[in-house]
Amino acid sequence: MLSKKSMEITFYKYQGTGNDFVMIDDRKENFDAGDLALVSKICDRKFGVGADGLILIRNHKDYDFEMIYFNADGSQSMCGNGARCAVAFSAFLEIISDKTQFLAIDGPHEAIIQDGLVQLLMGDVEKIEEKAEDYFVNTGSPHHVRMVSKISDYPVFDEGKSVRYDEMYAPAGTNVNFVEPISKEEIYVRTYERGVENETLSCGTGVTACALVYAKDQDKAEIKINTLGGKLSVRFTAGQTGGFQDIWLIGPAEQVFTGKIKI
Ligand SMILES: N[C@H](CCC[C@H](N)C(=O)O)C(=O)O
Repeated sequence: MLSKKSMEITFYKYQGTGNDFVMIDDRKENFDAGDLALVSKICDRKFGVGADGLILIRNHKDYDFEMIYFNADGSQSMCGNGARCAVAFSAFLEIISDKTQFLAIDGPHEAIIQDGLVQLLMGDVEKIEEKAEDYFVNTGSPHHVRMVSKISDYPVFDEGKSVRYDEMYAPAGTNVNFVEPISKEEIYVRTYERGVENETLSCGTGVTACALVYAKDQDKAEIKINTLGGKLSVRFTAGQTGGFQDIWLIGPAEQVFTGKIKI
């Protein structure tokens, strides 16, 4: 990493069903991954580029690449939509073609680019916990899941923030998802995202959690998910001991624009 003198670097803006990210090819490791104030400034929608998160792509000796994800507030977690965008960005950079094994904060992932969509293999899920009338499941990031009706009128920000800061999740907190069934194999999901501290247009690890909760009693399932930002699907196989494997998060990832930032 160069000394702390300011330099200009190129960034690429990607969105995956409206969850948006500043992507940086940081294989030369010029970006100070410890400078969380810089991450927050870049993600600020008034004083920076504006994004739900920032992703560094770096080399890794054992994988095609490593993705380092930051929420807009500089905190780190696994990001499903961000990972799908990282795969599309790595193909754009010609690091990969249409298949990859890469490393994220929650471990290795496989991904495939097919028919214009990115299919991301998520980590196995051990269990779904019941939380009073709701559920909790970790899909690489923590997710509280609540079934609701009339989701379009639901107070997602207020209810989401209240659960996100509830003492039962202190100190790390959780993401909070609200689900309305559309049919046996389709749901509508809205999400309050930890680290963005607002509703986002979609959340990949969140819709994965919601799909597992919604279809947990089926052996195999493919659940279609509508979000404010677009359509995703999740395929999975239920294990023998209440867990889930072969969990695939499938959806689009689009490069929106490119620019330069001073770091
Ligand atoms: N805000 C999440 C990480 C990003 C999740 C979301 N953007 C996704 O697509 O999975 C958290 O702090 O756990």
